[in-house]
Amino acid sequence: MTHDMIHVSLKGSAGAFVLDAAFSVPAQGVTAIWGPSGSGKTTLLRAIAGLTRLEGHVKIGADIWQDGSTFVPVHKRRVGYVFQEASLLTHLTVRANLDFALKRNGGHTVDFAGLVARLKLEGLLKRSVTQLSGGERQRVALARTLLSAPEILLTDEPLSSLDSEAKAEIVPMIASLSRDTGLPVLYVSHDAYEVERLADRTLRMARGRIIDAPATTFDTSLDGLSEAQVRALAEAALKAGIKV
Ligand SMILES: Nc1ncnc2c1ncn2[C@@H]1O[C@H](COP(=O)(O)OP(=O)(O)OP(=O)(O)O)[C@@H](O)[C@H]1O
Repeated sequence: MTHDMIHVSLKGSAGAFVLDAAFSVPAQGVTAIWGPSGSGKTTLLRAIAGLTRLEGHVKIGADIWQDGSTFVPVHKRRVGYVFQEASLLTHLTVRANLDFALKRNGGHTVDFAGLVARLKLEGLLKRSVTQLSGGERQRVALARTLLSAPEILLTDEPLSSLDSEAKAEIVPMIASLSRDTGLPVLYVSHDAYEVERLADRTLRMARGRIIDAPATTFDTSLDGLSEAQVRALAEAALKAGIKV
């Protein structure tokens, strides 16, 4: 399975914004998608999940989610999605939130106890989700998503509303989760701290494009930017490094 790849090439517009993003990365480890506000990170992630329909292709290992003739609807993609704010079922306990996800995972076998231990949720199972801190809520959201047995985890700034203590606790959990279980993670962030600690490789986005994917040339990906902007981006990309 180590040769499996994620191939994405998506094009389209949302209002005046044009996304034209292509990349290929190994279907393992954490791939950070890093770029300034408004560069199109959320638009790209939503299109990969099938929440938004753009032209192009999305292949996750052997599975084709989208190509010229296929568009697998979002509910049929085995995708886990974690947003900035966890949308938990607030009238239920942590345990009930997790059970809810487990019962609807299509019969896939998942290690419930292992996941609860990994995300340090043992002491929280009986709590109402209204009594959780922001960090605890995100840990429950991660567990709930993982109980759906996804093939890939997409996270959109999942830690951005948390304080540095909560971040420092969750970052290693996500890194080890991906490493130990083989689950590939696409991790959208604009936070250098998180990207540096988490990412096995980094894709930088600017103006709707991936600017340092291995197969992308600077000539075609940076039109519309000034020379100074191109230089600044190239320098930042070098500093970010690609630890494949
Ligand atoms: N449905 C839409 N209609 C019009 N414009 C949109 C729509 N969705 C997104 N945009 C615009 O597309 C651009 C990219 O937005 P997107 O949320 O993908 O960026 P981002 O990199 O995730 O930013 P942030 O880090 O601030 O979340 C923005 O300029 C946004 O205003």
